[in-house]
Amino acid sequence: MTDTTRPVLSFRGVSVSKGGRPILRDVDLDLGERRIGIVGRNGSGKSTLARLCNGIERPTQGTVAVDGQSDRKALRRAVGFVFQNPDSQIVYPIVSEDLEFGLKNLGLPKDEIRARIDAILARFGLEPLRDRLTHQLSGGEKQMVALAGVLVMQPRVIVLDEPATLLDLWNRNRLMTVLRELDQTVIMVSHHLDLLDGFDRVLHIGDGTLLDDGPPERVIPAYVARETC
Ligand SMILES: Nc1ncnc2c1ncn2[C@@H]1O[C@H](COP(=O)(O)OP(=O)(O)OP(=O)(O)O)[C@@H](O)[C@H]1O
Repeated sequence: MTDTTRPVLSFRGVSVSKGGRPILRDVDLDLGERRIGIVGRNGSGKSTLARLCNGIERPTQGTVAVDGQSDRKALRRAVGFVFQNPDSQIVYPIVSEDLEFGLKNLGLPKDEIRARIDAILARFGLEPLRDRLTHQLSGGEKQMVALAGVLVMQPRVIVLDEPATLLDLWNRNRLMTVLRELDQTVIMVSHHLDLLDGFDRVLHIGDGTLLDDGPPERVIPAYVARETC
């Protein structure tokens, strides 16, 4: 059920074409639940749908809006995006500098920046990485730092595109615990269906459209059955 205090991401008549090929066709959606998963085959358009949520990707036709605001700035402010590949996200050579970057852009006072970074590093057990060179981090460490870099901005919605691909079991469990505890709306693309346990809603994307949309208890078994030869 949609919570009226939650931001609602609305897609109206959204189509995306790439290289002359339709990727998404005339999608209408209202996303207002706390936990939303996106599943579908490779190349089905899941990342495209996810990227539309925060304006990294723009529709070829139609509009994407958060609480009625469709300008890119509003989308970027409200919706944080965690990339599948953390190298797409980590910009600065030192972990702490990377975490500071967006907060400085927001014009926050120094002590608040420090407090937010301390809190996020503690929450993930990432304090030992604070002064490390980002290019020397392991893939999983980078993935955790990239997620921390988004959470530290305290966006109202967090979109994650396959966030656990590089993580070991320990960090994967830690990621899931942190995500479970977040108050924010979480929208997650995942091929790992177990990560969607307890979600409120799952979208199955295929053939450029929504093939299914509903509670995971129904959508996931139907998806698995459909994809099993
Ligand atoms: N610039 C581009 N030009 C042409 N086609 C593109 C371009 N960018 C992406 N595509 C195609 O768009 C389709 C959808 O890509 P998208 O990354 O959204 O899929 P996905 O469902 O996230 O896939 P995966 O599960 O493999 O990550 C793919 O077939 C991809 O090859």
